[in-house]
Amino acid sequence: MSTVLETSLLRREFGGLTAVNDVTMSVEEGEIYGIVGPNGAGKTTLFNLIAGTVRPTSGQLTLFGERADRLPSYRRSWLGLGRTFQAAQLFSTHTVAQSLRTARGSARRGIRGWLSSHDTDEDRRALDDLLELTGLTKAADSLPSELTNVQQQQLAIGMTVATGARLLLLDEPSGGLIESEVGQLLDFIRGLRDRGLTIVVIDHKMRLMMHLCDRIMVMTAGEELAVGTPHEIASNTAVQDAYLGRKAAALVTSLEEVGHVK
Ligand SMILES: Nc1ncnc2c1ncn2[C@@H]1O[C@H](COP(=O)(O)OP(=O)(O)OP(=O)(O)O)[C@@H](O)[C@H]1O
Repeated sequence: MSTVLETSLLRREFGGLTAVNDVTMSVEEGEIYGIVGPNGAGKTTLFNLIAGTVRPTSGQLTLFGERADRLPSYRRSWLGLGRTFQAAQLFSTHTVAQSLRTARGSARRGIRGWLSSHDTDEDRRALDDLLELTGLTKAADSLPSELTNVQQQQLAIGMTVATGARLLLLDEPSGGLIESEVGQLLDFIRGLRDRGLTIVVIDHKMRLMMHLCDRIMVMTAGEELAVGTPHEIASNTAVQDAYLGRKAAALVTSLEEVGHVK
């Protein structure tokens, strides 16, 4: 197993505010790594630093063993980094299959990618694989507007994988999902990991995070408060104090649930 993402003393200041304060973390291949913390903790800024949309004030970032903190976003994509957002970004006039084909084609061959008449057998096999990975084989001819919210997230993530991403940054994937869809999302993300993808996920739904992640980093005020397995996080008094101080009953409930489950 190799390390696919490493940060060392990664820091970002905005004026007098330190949004990310010397964060050192590492994510192993095939891991589901969660980042949680209260509003303003610096989670999104950390994602932006990893994705390259925000420049670090200081510190280092390594992606797939390559120094990446000075690389533009598109070069990080070439290395295998992909990102999705809470509001799934989809082509409204493309079916599921066309969207996946376009995403794959854009990374491989430019605009010609969407022309099915040019598809080789390998292209067709790759599309079938992507449809299967996305869990949308039966919805291949549906437009995004005909999909459920969780299916739209699956498609957005599938399109990122289609571009060649092997490390996925998922930003609040459960946003906008109804409760019954959250379990489907959990199974879907686990399925991606089972296919060898590495996932770093931010989400406010603590129950989901505690059941989904192999390790979780808790951030407060730009800093790492704790990192560990859900069990370790559940029993960490600094985490409990920080969250209790903020009356985040949802986390405490989730921690207790995980304690009961295992
Ligand atoms: N472009 C910016 N300019 C100035 N301040 C910023 C900028 N981006 C983020 N911040 C500040 O940095 C801090 C961390 O914000 P960030 O969005 O990273 O937190 P977060 O943990 O993702 O919060 P949330 O859960 O609400 O999304 C906040 O105080 C925020 O106001």
